[in-house]
Amino acid sequence: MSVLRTEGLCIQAGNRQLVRNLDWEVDRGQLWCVLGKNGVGKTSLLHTIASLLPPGAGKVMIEDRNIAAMPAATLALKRGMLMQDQIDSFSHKVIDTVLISRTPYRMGRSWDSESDLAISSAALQAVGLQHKSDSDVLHLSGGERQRVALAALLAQAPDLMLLDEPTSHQDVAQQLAVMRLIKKQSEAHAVIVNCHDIQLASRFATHALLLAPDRFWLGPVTEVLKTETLEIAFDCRFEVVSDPMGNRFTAY
Ligand SMILES: Nc1ncnc2c1ncn2[C@@H]1O[C@H](COP(=O)(O)OP(=O)(O)OP(=O)(O)O)[C@@H](O)[C@H]1O
Repeated sequence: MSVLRTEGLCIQAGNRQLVRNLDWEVDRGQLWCVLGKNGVGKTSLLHTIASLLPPGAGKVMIEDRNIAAMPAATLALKRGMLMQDQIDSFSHKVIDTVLISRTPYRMGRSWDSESDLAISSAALQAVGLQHKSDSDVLHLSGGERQRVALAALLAQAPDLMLLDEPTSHQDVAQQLAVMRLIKKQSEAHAVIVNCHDIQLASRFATHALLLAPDRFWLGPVTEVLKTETLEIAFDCRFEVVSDPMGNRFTAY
């Protein structure tokens, strides 16, 4: 039984069909990168899988259960999402921001347990921000704030992790650190990452879903990320150089 299965999934934005008839399975041990040009529907796809948007047609199943019929409390244990942007309206501590993601485990308890605190502290340490634990979340840099959101997802530890451009605010060293951390997570969780960086996808992903306006390609990353498919999807030319750390693609 796959962690995620979509059957005939269609996604609409107004009158526009973004994704048509997507049959897709994602399992533990797999790290999928979703790629495609701006506006093709990557975020809409993740939001639909997270049950934040209804599908135009078809089904999203997590462990063989349709998410449309899943209670919110169950869904919160099954899937979690790092959003493209984090918006904070009020001051609060970094550690409290991470602790909120332990809510699905509280089962009626209104306080944080020692275990919640230990798991949240470990998650902050994993993203290199334990020293910011007591800082005000409003005082973080964009890259730090994004990694706090990643820590919250680690602490939530859902079976299916959805990450919308998790490296978009990270410097080059942190991009690698974040992707290594995500790769590690994919050993025990099913992971889907929206990604604009073809090199990072080629290096870290096991599988790719490449979206184009009227079609898509999905499968093992080396079969999907090829000059022929990328040229159709992005509407520009590509050259590829084979590299043990993942094929390197240059757009021109
Ligand atoms: N609430 C909405 N109502 C109508 N159209 C929407 C809505 N949200 C998104 N869209 C449209 O759906 C399309 C897909 O948007 P989406 O954010 O999924 O693209 P994306 O592939 O994630 O883009 P990017 O790479 O720029 O983040 C876009 O054309 C967008 O304008």
